Amino acid sequence: MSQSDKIFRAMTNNEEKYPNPEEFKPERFLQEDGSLNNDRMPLAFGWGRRVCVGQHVADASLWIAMTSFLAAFSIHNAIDEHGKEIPIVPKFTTGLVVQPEKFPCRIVPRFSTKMLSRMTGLGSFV
Ligand code: HEM
Repeated sequence: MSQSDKIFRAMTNNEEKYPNPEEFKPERFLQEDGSLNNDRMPLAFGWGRRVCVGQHVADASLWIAMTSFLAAFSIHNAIDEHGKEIPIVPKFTTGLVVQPEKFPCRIVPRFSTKMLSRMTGLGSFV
């Protein structure tokens, strides 16, 4: 493990700040009323003199992309050939940036095709 890996690991696994740090708990970053707390976990963008100058563009773009996607579509378990839901077994990659491994799922539009076209400005959804 490199020195920077060790530093990141120590910062993101601080038991006092993040109890059970290995557990996937996005609600760590929420207040009781459901709004975001002030912990922005800005590690991904570096810090100090060389901090990422695009962090606000990146942050806002991801927020817009994710919230727009969730407003227009819902995500469900995939269905097998017998019509039964395929359970999701959460698996994650290892390394400095941990991410979920690919899993089958079903993405369902929340609105009619016509409405989605109007909402997104895109021509047609097949
Ligand atoms: C999720 C997306 C992004 C991540 C995770 C990210 C992360 C980083 C990191 C870790 C650094 C290095 C900080 C250091 O050396 O200590 C960096 C530098 C930089 N980033 Fe980003 N970045 C992202 C998006 C962007 C975008 C969208 C732009 C431009 C619009 C951008 C422009 C830059 C520039 C110009 C630097 C060099 C800053 C300097 O050395 O003075 N980044 N970024």
